[in-house]
Parts: sequence; C-alpha cells; structure tokens
Amino acid sequence: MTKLLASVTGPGEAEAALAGGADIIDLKDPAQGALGAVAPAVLAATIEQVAGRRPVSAVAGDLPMVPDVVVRAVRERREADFVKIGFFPARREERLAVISALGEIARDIRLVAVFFADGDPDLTLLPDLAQAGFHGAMIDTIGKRQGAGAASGLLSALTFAMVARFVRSAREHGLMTGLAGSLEAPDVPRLLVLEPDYLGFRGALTCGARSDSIDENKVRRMSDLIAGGRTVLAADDPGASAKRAFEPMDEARLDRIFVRDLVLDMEIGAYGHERGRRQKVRFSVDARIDRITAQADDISEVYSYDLITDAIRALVEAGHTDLVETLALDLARTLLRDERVFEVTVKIEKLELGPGAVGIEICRRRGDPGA
Ligand SMILES: O=C[C@H](O)COP(=O)(O)O
Repeated sequence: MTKLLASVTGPGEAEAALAGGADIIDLKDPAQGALGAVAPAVLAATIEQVAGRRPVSAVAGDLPMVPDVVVRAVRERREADFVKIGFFPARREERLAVISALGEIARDIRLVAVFFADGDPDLTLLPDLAQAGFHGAMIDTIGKRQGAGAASGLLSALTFAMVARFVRSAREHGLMTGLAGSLEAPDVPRLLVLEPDYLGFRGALTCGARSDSIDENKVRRMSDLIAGGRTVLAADDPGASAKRAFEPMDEARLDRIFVRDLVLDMEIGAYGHERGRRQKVRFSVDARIDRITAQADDISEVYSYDLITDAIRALVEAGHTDLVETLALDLARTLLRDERVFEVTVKIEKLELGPGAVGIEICRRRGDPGA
C-alpha cells in the first residue's frame, strides 16, 4: 500500500496535512532548497504537535558531501522517525565516505538516502546503503517546477524504466522506497504501478507556488487519488487474470484507448547479427477499458495511455529479447494486470530487417489461459 508523504514547514502545516490524510509528515523548508532543513526546535514542536499520530521525517539539509557535516546534521534531528539525507552531486568516493560515516548511527536513527533525478543519481550505491544499515532510499529532484507550462519533475528528468529499476533494486536490497520530485496528479497512477512505499509531495499540495502553505483539501485529493489508484492485480495471485473476466456482453460498456506507431530503438532478435546492437521497432497497442462516463474527471477512474507507453518503455529498456512473440506476450500480460483493462491488442514490428516491416499482432483478454 503506497503512502502519501507531505513535506511541511512546521506544526501548523503538519496539522493541515494530517487533516487531509497524509501518512508521513516530512519537515522541510522549501525556501532553503530541495532538501532545506528546518531548525531542530521546529522539528521538536512538530513532533509534539503530531503526537505519534503519524511518523515524522526530517531532512538533514542541502549539505556538502562531507561526512562530519552530514553526521552532525543527522544527529541534531535524531528525534524524528526518519532522517532524510540528500546525496547531492559529488564524486563516488565522497558519497561512499558519507555512507560509511553514517553507518555508525544507522542502528539508532532510521536513515533514508535521497537521490536526485537531476543530480547524478548513482543507483550502484544502493547495496552500500543497505550494507551500512540505511532504512530506505528515495528519488526526488533538485530543480522544482516553476509554474504552469514548465515541463519538469521526476518523469521528465528520468525515464520511467529508470525509476522502475530504482524501485526494484532498492526493494531487492530491503530498503523502503519513495518517489518524489514536483509530482502532479497525472504522475500518481503511473508511479503506483511500481508500488513504491510512498510518494512525496510539496508543490502539488499548495494552492500556488511551492513556498505557499499546504492546503488541506489538496492533500485530501492527493490522498484519495493514491487510495483510489490501487488497481493493479497482484502478479503472484494465480486467480488475478480471471478476476472480472471479460464477458462478450461487456462489449457495450468498453471504450478503446490506444498508442499507435511508437518507434523505439531496442535490442531484439535471435540471430547473432542482431545481438549487441539496437534496431528500430514499432509498437501499436489497443486496450479495451471500462467505458468512460461523462462524470469521469477523476484521474484515478481513467486509464491513461501513459500507462501503456510506460510499460512499453520499461520492457524495451529491460535488455535483449530474442523474440517479438515473447515481447508481445509480456506487454499484454503487463497491461492486463490493471483491472481496468479487459482486452489488449499488441502489434510489434521490426523495421530494419527487410524492405518492409515484419512482426506480430496478438490479442489477449482478461481470463484467457496464460494471459
Ligand atoms: O520529499 C518530497 C518533496 O518535498 C517533494 O516536493 P515537491 O513535490 O515540491 O517536489
């Protein structure tokens, strides 16, 4: 169950975040940067205000990767349930020195490493974090969205496949996983597919700029969106594909959402000459989904084509595939894991093997054997 982390500036905003349904109260001063810290006194007052109703986390600050400086800042915030430490751009050895210095206190203080999508996120450090006793790892962004029209945020700075790799790898190392970075409502269903432990927000919870106050209603809407968006059928549930099985009579209440002619470079093919190089492959997907009603302005109710392109990109970046057939089946299965999808048609064409395209088209319905 993915939780909502709300970054607040102190006791007043913490109360608004709690009233709106936030699961984790995170202390941060947005005026001081991406991981600007609040003073220890503000942390203490907020812990008192929250009074155990929810866990409280605190950021250590926008600090240089200097072990003594980071350790001191973390110790000063030891009363928090979690302390978040930013791994800002630095040489690998400098980051490793910070991890190693924090290992001493990781037994007493639950530490969360924060990587930055736009700040050289070195995911090869995840095993070192786990080894040192860190509790969790998350990805955020240093740059924040500057108003309407500016494309930014986690999924602009990193591909969906890289974010997926981060979540998978952090989880494999036993770390709690979090995602943040100017997240907006449409990002939520896309990221929930990855089942992170929490999604973190600040900007989207205010009525305007990131420096404005947290708005209880905005928190509630985001909390509802996260709660309502848990529609992924468990991969390890043997009955999952049979759930809400497709009935012919359902036709009338289905709509079609599609991605057409998405061309990507990928490693594919069983021949030797197809290995170790990328070739152009065209993807077209039609998905039959729950009928969209006139009232459906709630993002959690609507299946987005972003979910299809994310799934395609994640498979493409997962590495070499021998057969287009396997790729098509994997994609169909992934898409049918969402309970709003009843049927998918997947067409995959290799574009560089001859004068024309060669490939496969498959159609699978929920409940089909092997789907
Ligand atoms: O830890 C989460 C961050 O405070 C997210 O802030 P943001 O949504 O403004 O990027």
